[in-house]
Amino acid sequence: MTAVELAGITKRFPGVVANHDIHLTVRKGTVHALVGENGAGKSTLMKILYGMQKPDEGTIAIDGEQVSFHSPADAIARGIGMVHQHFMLADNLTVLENVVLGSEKLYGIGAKARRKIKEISDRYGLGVRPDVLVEELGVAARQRVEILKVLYRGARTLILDEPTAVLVPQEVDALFDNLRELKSEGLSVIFISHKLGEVLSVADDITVIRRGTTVGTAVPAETTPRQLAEMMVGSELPTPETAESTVTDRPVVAVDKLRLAAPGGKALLDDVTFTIHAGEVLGIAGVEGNGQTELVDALIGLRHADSGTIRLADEEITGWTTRKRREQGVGYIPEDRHRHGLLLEAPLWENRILGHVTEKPNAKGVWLDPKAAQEDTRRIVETYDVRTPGIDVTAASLSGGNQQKLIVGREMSHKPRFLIAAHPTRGVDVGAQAAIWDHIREARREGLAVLLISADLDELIGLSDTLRVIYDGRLVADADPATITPEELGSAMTGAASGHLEHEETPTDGPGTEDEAR
Ligand SMILES: Nc1ncnc2c1ncn2[C@@H]1O[C@H](COP(=O)(O)OP(=O)(O)OP(=O)(O)O)[C@@H](O)[C@H]1O
Repeated sequence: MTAVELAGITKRFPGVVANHDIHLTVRKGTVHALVGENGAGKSTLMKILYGMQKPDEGTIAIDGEQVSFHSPADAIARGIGMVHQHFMLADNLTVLENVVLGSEKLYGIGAKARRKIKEISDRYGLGVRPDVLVEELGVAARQRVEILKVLYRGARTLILDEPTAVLVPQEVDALFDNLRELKSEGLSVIFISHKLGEVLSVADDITVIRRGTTVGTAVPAETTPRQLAEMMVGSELPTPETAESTVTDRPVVAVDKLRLAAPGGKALLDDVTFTIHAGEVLGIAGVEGNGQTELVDALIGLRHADSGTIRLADEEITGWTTRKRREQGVGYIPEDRHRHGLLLEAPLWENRILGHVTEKPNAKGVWLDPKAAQEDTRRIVETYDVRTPGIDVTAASLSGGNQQKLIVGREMSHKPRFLIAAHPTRGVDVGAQAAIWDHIREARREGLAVLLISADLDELIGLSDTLRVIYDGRLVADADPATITPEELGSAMTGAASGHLEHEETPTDGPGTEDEAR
């Protein structure tokens, strides 16, 4: 019983063959994982299946019947649903309003719709409450609303694009339980992920795409993450080096009693105090929405603190502009690469200048130096393995992971003293992730101080020298990256939310007073 069959799919863009003769068969009642390096062609294939793009060649069959989609509406009508990586819910509306929006014709907007939502929620164990405001929901609950929204529209095959990137381990387990419910009702799920351990645990079938074409399938029970990664890249992977500590006693960043309040007066950051030394990575763990965004904004100068101070080496920078901070050696990998990291419609080399207009090699004296910027963009593309036909294509035409590599390359190129890294490897494949970690570790050896925020707990634990937990705008607990497991850290993060800390409270005078070199 085949739910979806893609055969001989080819899609070309200027200078790139994004999909070349792809074959994919999704059985009914299964989770089918799609894996491959950044730029391999996964999103393009899914956009074709969802009617957002037209293939140049090849056929799509749903339930054995050949179809031709001209828009997502066509795909939805045939039971294809897509849950995007960036959630698309309106914060200030209720769950019910969000679900019915655009589909009022199905079950109206009142009692019938509410009943339907309840029915779907119960059937698949989604725990969705129709009348709460979306803004009150955490990330995992929003995701369940998104899933419900596509089921409400009659989806029988759901496409999930990196659904676990924003979840803590316990939430991942809950999502996988939901997927099992969907399967047991005969629905199918196409699951795109770079987390190969998860892929092996949840998928019934796996299709590997390399450089635009399907290179094989893997049987989850008989495959290791490493073997899967090797199929993706087509060669053996290097073994990661074990990293020794490089923490010094030289403070690079010292934040003291930082406070930032919302317009209504509610504290978004309160009494935040920490020191990061040269050669140290300070990891901040927390469920999304607990002050991480505000902390990053305050450090890079996008928002100014109401009280408290920020020092960079021996200068106080609390009142400095973003530009001055960057010029003085603060690097910034933003959380939302589309909003803060890139000009999507501008060519790669202009994106290389973004945020560093006055700095070398982009500027010579007071003038821009496009030649040098272009030259350096080529170097970044090479060094960071950004897969692109050239530096004149727009940032929008890069795959998500390759956009991320470009940003990381740009920021590291300015040799920052202090790097603010929010989810530095989000959407990046395992090989490129290891490469980015190596770049950060190498800079750390040379004295870089890093503030790391990441939803990837393996990354947080693996890269950090020191770990703190943030909850409701405060740093509430310490964790030792040498001994803590992702599950324990996940509990500490969510435990903080329920008021039960598994880890000791930190002394109120902060960690800056002691030498944390290990
Ligand atoms: N609109 C577009 N215009 C030009 N090139 C594009 C466009 N969309 C995708 N591409 C190119 O097609 C190729 C496949 O990209 P795609 O986004 O499908 O990769 P992916 O496997 O989803 O990668 P990632 O894991 O990084 O998300 C890439 O080389 C990309 O640059």
